[in-house]
Amino acid sequence: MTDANTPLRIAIAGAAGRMGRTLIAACAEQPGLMLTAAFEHAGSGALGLDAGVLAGLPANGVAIAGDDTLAATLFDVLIDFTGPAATLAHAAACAASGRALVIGTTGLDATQKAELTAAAARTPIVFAPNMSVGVNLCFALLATAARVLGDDFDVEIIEAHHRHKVDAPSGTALRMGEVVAQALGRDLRQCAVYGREGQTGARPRDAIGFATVRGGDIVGDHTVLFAGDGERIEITHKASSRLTFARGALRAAAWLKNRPSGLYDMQDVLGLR
Ligand SMILES: NC(=O)C1=CN([C@@H]2O[C@H](COP(=O)(O)OP(=O)(O)OC[C@H]3O[C@@H](n4cnc5c(N)ncnc54)[C@H](OP(=O)(O)O)[C@@H]3O)[C@@H](O)[C@H]2O)C=CC1
Ligand SMILES: O=C(O)C1=N[C@H](C(=O)O)C[C@H](O)C1
Repeated sequence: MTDANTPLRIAIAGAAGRMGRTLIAACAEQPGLMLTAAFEHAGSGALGLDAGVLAGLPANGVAIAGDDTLAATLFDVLIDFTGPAATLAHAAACAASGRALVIGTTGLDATQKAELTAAAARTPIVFAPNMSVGVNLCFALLATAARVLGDDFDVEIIEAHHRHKVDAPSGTALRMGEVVAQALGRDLRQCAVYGREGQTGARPRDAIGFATVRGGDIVGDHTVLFAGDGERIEITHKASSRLTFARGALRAAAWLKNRPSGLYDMQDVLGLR
C-alpha cells in the first residue's frame, strides 16, 4: 500500500460496462485516487481503447486490457463490477498478491460467496450489493422498523431495474430481506417467497415476499413495505444516477488503504455497524 501523499492506484474490472464507465468518470474527479489500469474480458471489443474516451472524457492514457494481464499489472485496489465468475477469478488473483478489492457484483450464490470469504482471509475486500449511502442508511432503518413492528406486519420487497439487468431479485433487495429477517429472528432461506402466480393460498404470516420489475433505464428502485391492519409503512430508495454507486465504491477503495485482510461491507466503510 501507499503512504499518505502517494495517490492510491485504482484498477477497474468491467471497465466498458455501465458501472465501469461510470467508475472511470468518478475516479477522474476524486483527489487522491489515480486510475492506473482498466480491464475487460480477453475477448472484449473494448480492448486497447482509451479508458477516458470510453467514459466520455478526454483520453487518460489508460488502455483497456484483458483481465488475463491483471495479475502482472501494478495497482493497489481493484474495483470489480462484472459478473460472479469473473469476480471470483479476479479475487483469487488479488488474494494471491495481497491486493485489496472493492466488489459490487451481485448474483453470487452461496458457494461463490464462500469462495469470496476464503479470498478475504488473504486480502482486504469490501463486498456490498449496493454502494450508495442512501441504501446503506435504509438497511439500518429497516432493522429498526422490523424490530418495532415485529410479526404483526407483513413484509414485501419490491425492486425495479433497467432492462439489461441479469440477476433477480437484486442483490440489494436480497440484503434488505436478510436485514429484516435477522431483526425478526427468521431465516430468509425458509421464509422468502419469490413471486406469486395461480392458486397461491393465503399468505403465510412469516413470509418475506419479493417482487421484481425490469424495464427501460431504471437505475435502481427499492421499496420495503410493512403492511399491517389499518396502516402501512414503506421505506423506499430510488437511485437516479450510477454515480452514487461509483462514488461509494471509490470511498470504499480509499477506506481499504492499510486495512488488514477480511471481508467488509459498506456498513463498515460508513461506520454504520
Ligand atoms: N454494488 C453496487 O452498488 C452495484 C452493483 N451492480 C452490479 O455490478 C455488476 C455489473 O453491472 P453493470 O455495470 O450494470 O453490468 P455491465 O454488463 O454493463 O458491465 C459488466 C462488464 O463486465 C465485463 N466483463 C465480463 N467478464 C469480465 C472479465 N472476466 N473481466 C473484465 N470484465 C468482464 C462485461 O463485458 P461483456 O459485456 O462483454 O460481457 C461488461 O462490460 C452487476 O452484478 C450489478 O448487479 C451494479 C450497480 C451498482
Ligand atoms: O444491476 C444494477 O444496475 C444494480 N444492481 C445492484 C443490485 O443488484 O442490488 C445495485 C443497484 O440497485 C443497481
